Amino acid sequence: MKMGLLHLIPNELKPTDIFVAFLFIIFLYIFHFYYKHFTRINPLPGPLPIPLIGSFEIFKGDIDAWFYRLDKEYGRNGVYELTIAGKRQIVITHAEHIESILKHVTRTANDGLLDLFDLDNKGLALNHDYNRWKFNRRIFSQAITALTSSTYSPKLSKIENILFEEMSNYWIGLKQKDENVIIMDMTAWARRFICDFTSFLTTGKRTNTINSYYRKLKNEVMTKEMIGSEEFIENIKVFVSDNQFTFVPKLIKDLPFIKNRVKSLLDNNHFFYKRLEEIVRRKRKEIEKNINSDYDFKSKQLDLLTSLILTNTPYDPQPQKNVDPSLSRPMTDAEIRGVLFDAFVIGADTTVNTFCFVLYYVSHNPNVKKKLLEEIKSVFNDDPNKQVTIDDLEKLKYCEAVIKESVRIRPTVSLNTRYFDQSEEIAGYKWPKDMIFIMYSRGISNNPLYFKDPEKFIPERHYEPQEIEKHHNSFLMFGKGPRLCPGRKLAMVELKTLITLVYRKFDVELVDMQAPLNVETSTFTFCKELNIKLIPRELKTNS
Ligand code: HEM
Repeated sequence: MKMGLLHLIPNELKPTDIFVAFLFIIFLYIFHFYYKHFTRINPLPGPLPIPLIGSFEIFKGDIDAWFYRLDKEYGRNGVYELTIAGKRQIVITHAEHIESILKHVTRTANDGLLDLFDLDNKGLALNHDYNRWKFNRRIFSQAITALTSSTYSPKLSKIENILFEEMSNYWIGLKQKDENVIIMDMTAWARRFICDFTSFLTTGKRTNTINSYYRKLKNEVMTKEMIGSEEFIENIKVFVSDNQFTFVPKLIKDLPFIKNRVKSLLDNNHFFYKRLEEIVRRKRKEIEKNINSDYDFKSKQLDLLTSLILTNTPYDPQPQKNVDPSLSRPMTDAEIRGVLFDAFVIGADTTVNTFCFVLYYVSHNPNVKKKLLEEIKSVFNDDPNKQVTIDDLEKLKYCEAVIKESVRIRPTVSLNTRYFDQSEEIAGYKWPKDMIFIMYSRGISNNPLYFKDPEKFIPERHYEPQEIEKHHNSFLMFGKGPRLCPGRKLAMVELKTLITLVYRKFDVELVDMQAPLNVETSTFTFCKELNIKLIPRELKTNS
């Protein structure tokens, strides 16, 4: 049969003929692509797409800067369109259109490389498999809620106090003898602090990354374990900055300028997964030992990982009644690794970046700084060494408003997506199924339609619900609907504690007041560097 077909190919076929045929196929493809584009359903304004790729901007540094430009150019009517990684996506820039989008459960289309990265059915944030997401979500939410419960949270704030004490001593150790000021990149320190803290919360053990970083800066000898801690931080950083490559269409993943980036991200993730799996295995062994020694799990305050491992086992400290049988089995190691990945990558990095944005905006707004310091002074009776407790945090209303205002101006999650597996009417158009909607949070929360003088940093506006409620979806710091951030309460505890501890002990100034925020967005926005001057308060009052 094959021979039968081969005789159809002319014998004297020349390389130029093959080249012409190749060009013809490309021409047909481009013609078909643009024919489909110009005859598409509900055409909206937006940049003209490039076949296969959509737009090169997605592979460049700061995707959010591009969205911000597009918002001004095309977003005036609340909706425009884009082609990203070969797929048409509808961008929503007005709060009025997002209520019915947020109720959808699926976040991505899963036609990129999520399966190659083993993220399509693991964890929560990128999990495309509804049943597996639901299973993980229930167990993760239950475990994380226990951490912020009234019984566990005192332990949580105690740990943050201890870690901060250690970190601030390292900072003092970096101070030159005859100087009052410590100059440092706060992003690097905050990333390690939150990583150590997250590690303690999740595993009961620290990663010792703040200690390793101090030694690195001091050029001291580093043990194998310390080098490992630094690699752990690097793994998180690489995924945060390059994760847009998980959405590249399979068809173009081997193109020269994409192949290497995909490969290095894959290597990075596989290395990181192995480390997380090792953490799970070690914890299982520890638990098995405790089971054999009749340890009473029910009476103990458990770390997140122990809760995840014990859920739906005979040792489950909070057994749930009447649970759908498909949700009542224990988690496998690979599933636990998936949610740990979310805690370390999504949870930790959003918190770090929000913290850095707070320092930046507070430094640029002296009146805000004054009010924040007054609140901290009054809650802690001017005692810089008093332990920060959960009760204290409840009283820090202005601090909470400062955090919210920083996120309003600079959301860490500025692009929030939903994939529709059924047809729906959005923004006045009837859409077929299999569409992706991107809610551009930064555009919405910086739009004068919803916030008076949106470019101004005014924490007080979060005291006045009518300001926010010009539209109730104009500021969604933690999202909304079934995919709402499960770590929101924990994030607020972490942030308020860290802000208080830093400002109580140090005056914070930016090294360069003229420099803009040094950020980049992959699918969420991260601070690349924040150079600050720390002046120990005791030295300030003595001088
Ligand atoms: C200031 C810090 C944080 C911000 C601004 C933030 C914001 C968000 C936002 C906007 C979403 C998307 C919600 C939606 O689609 O409706 C999200 C999802 C998520 N967040 Fe957070 N988050 C923060 C901290 C945390 C922490 C501390 C954790 C856990 C340790 C966490 C874990 C997650 C997870 C697992 C998801 C995915 C949920 C799902 O898809 O079901 N986040 N976060």
